[in-house]
Amino acid sequence: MERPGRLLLQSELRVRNAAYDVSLSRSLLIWKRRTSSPVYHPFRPSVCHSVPVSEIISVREEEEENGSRQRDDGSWKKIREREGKDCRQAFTVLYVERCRQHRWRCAEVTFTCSDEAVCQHWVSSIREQLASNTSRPKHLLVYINPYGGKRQGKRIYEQKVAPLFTQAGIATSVIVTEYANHARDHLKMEAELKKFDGVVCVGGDGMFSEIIHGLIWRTQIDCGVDPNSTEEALSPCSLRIGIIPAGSTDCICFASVGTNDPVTSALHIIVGDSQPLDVCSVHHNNMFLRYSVSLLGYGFYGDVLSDSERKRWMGPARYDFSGLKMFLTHHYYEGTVSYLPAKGIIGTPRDATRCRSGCVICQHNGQLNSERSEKYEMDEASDSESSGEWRTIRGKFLAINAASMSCACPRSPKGLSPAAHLADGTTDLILVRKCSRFNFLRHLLRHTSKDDQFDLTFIEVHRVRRFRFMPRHCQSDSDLELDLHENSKRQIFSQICKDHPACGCAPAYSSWNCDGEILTHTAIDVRVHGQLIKLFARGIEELPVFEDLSNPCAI
Ligand SMILES: CCCCCCCCCCCCC/C=C/[C@@H](O)[C@H](COP(=O)(O)O)NC(=O)CCCCC
Ligand SMILES: Nc1ncnc2c1ncn2[C@@H]1O[C@H](COP(=O)(O)OP(=O)(O)O)[C@@H](O)[C@H]1O
Ligand SMILES: [Ca+2]
Repeated sequence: MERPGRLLLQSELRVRNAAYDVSLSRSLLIWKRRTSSPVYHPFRPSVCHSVPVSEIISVREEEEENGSRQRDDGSWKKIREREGKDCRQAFTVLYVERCRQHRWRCAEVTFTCSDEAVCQHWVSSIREQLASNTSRPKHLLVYINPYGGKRQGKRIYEQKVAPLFTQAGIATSVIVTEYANHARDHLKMEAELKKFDGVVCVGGDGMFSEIIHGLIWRTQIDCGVDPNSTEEALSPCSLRIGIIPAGSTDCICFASVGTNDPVTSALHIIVGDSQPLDVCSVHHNNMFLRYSVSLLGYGFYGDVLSDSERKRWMGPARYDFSGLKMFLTHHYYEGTVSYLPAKGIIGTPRDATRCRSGCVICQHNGQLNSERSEKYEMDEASDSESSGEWRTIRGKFLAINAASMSCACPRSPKGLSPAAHLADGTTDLILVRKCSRFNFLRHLLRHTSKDDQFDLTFIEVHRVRRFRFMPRHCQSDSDLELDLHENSKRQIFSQICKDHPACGCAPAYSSWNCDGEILTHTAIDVRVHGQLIKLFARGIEELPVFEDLSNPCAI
């Protein structure tokens, strides 16, 4: 909690017929009940409230007309009778209130006073403070996917989000998409981005993916960077992106805010939060395929996605159905994974610490990465195989997952890689080697419990800056010869594989699940671009444990 700082305004005002000392500084609005007895009363409601000015949504004058007061939004409210006959002027402050499980709500408090000039002074002072905050957006470009999740995107935006934007004085230009990639192409080619302070998408991870593809591409073109290059450093996007969750998994929203609640996301946009985010570029044979910010998954998650796309009519439940089906199918895939470990950074995928609001690991590693990328531009060979830092793993895998953030979502509140960071310039490469169904189930179930999903012999996890995957059937002849030699050795000593008999029914390839979109190529080269984009979010807030002494109400 912040200290109040120099006071801008202090008055005695009334809240629901009780007298309060109200003060405003640049950082805090505080209202403290005047009490005749200094004796502590355990059953009396809280007597001191404080709200950071940065979390005030707006201030509204209540105008008097025929004994009642009319709000400046046109709705009527009887204040005079309720608040005492001598109180004639009133204003209402709307502010962020924290609820359970990282949810935010819009709360309000109405102050009344007998002097009109005092009331006016309060309203204009609060408005001045809000206007001086340059991080708040004034004009937003909004894309709604009416087709994602339970097809509620339009209703969610109109009923829950638009009224809050109006209250906060944010102007919007709204586009309801008419086809897949409508938002991406509009951002790439048409949108007048200079007019806006941010872009908002209403939908799931697929819709967010459309937005970043449009925005990153447009930024590179504007900055003269080749967006298809595997080696060039990409230019960061200046416009922030807001996510109003209305999809099936909503992992990107959940992992960066702590909940998938549209009102909470709208409030983070209004207060002008900013959270940098890593982005992976995915290439095949030097050809750009896609960007990814959450999960790049081959094997299990690729198969779940391919199977579920044919069952869109089921809505979000399609993932549960296909998840169960693919678990029972139990396919494994052969191939080679090579990766460049993230060196010199703080943190490992097995840490107990979590990426939270104001994360110091993201700050430290982000700084390190930007120094490195400057050096990299001077010495282009530093990331290359010739540096000898690459490591290679060949094998049979049930899943190969790269989690650039925790990938927490309502199905798995701690996520695929609980210690992954939003903005540390790395991705956690999780290799699930071929194992029994029972063991794979143990691993999956640990995504939903407190147990460590990596503490199993068939799992490896590495924090990396870059990785490549080559399915076995694309490998060179010399690699295949090596495999054949290894296989013949193994068959002598190991039991015959019961999962996939020699009939050849097992597929040789899976596909990649790239933030919920299917990739058409299996051999890929992935590179992390640290903090390439920014969200209207602040990372998951640490839950308060106890009131500390810096609480201004305790002073
Ligand atoms: C037997 C108990 C099994 C429990 C396993 C739970 C593990 C769930 C981890 C989910 C990670 C999700 C990572 C996010 C992926 C999304 O980007 C993607 C698309 O989202 P959207 O556009 O909103 O539809 N969602 C998926 O790929 C769904 C994976 C579900 C797997 C069961
Ligand atoms: N108007 C539209 N009609 C059909 N598909 C769309 C439309 N707008 C966006 N899409 C596509 O819908 C897909 C799913 O969107 P998303 O919002 O992620 O929902 P979900 O979470 O249910 O998958 C994305 O691939 C996106 O490109
Ligand atoms: Ca990361």
